[in-house]
Amino acid sequence: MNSDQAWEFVKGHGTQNDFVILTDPAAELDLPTEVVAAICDRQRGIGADGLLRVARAGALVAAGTLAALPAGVSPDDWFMDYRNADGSIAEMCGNGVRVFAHYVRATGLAGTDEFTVGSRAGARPVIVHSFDTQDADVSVQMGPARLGVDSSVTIGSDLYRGIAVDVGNPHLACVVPGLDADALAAVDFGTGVQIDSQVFPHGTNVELLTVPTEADGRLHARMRVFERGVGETRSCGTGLVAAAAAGFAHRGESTGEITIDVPGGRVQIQILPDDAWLRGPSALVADGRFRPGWTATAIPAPEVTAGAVGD
Ligand SMILES: N[C@@H](CCC[C@H](N)C(=O)O)C(=O)O
Repeated sequence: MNSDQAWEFVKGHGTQNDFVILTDPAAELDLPTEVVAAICDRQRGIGADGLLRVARAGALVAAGTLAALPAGVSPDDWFMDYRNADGSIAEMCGNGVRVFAHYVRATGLAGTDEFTVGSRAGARPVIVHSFDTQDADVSVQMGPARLGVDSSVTIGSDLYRGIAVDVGNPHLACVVPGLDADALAAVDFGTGVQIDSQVFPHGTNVELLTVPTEADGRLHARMRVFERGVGETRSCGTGLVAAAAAGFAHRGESTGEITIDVPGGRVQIQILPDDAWLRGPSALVADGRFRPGWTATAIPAPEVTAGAVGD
């Protein structure tokens, strides 16, 4: 498919982590970094935290997008070719898989409620508990959340201590004693996050989690996240799994179930000895079509120069 054709898209979100979805079974779309960034730009494009290309895994290998099929992924599996809002590639996106599974099930591309979604981090089995053309409830088998070394992040003038967690993609999950809902809401991500590049040579996503507490016989916590390649988002599925694993470690536990509230909603996480599950809602909100040729002209954002008036 070339840039003269009108690409169709669907917009969706999982707990307000939002995505532009492009259906491209044979992996024919040309998606250079700057086009993805323009699509995801909230002023120049549609606006999204990320882009989900829906392609057959085998077609992505044939097109050279993937060097080989990731572990457990079959050529006929639907593959979530995920890109961050800045156009960069990430290994995995937990909320993206929930929305992706909803989309392929609701459109009939998947004919059953249980199937495998391919990702660069490997196969991610899903269960679509319920769905219609607009809403769904989806569980994703996320694989293990591997705890790594202790590290820290500076946000504004505050230092937060946390632990590296690998959920297929990198995370620094910080469980913050004394942080209540109001203090968490007041954290200012405006100047970004300063991480330790020795620990995270490829960057990382950063989560701040309140200490899990028991309510109605269930563990509960609140979280905010600053995503690599995006900025602050209202939810992050891999980040929720990473934070849950760190939350249990903070309690001296390695498994359990927890409900976590993020600015975009509520999800359930189950941490198992060598696996994890993420369950939550998905919403498909709009269908659209890019103007023919737009992707060819959508390149780069104009630079804003200070002091240009009267020059
Ligand atoms: N929002 C996603 C994570 C997307 C990838 C992340 N920004 C990265 O670069 O690793 C999720 O729901 O997991």
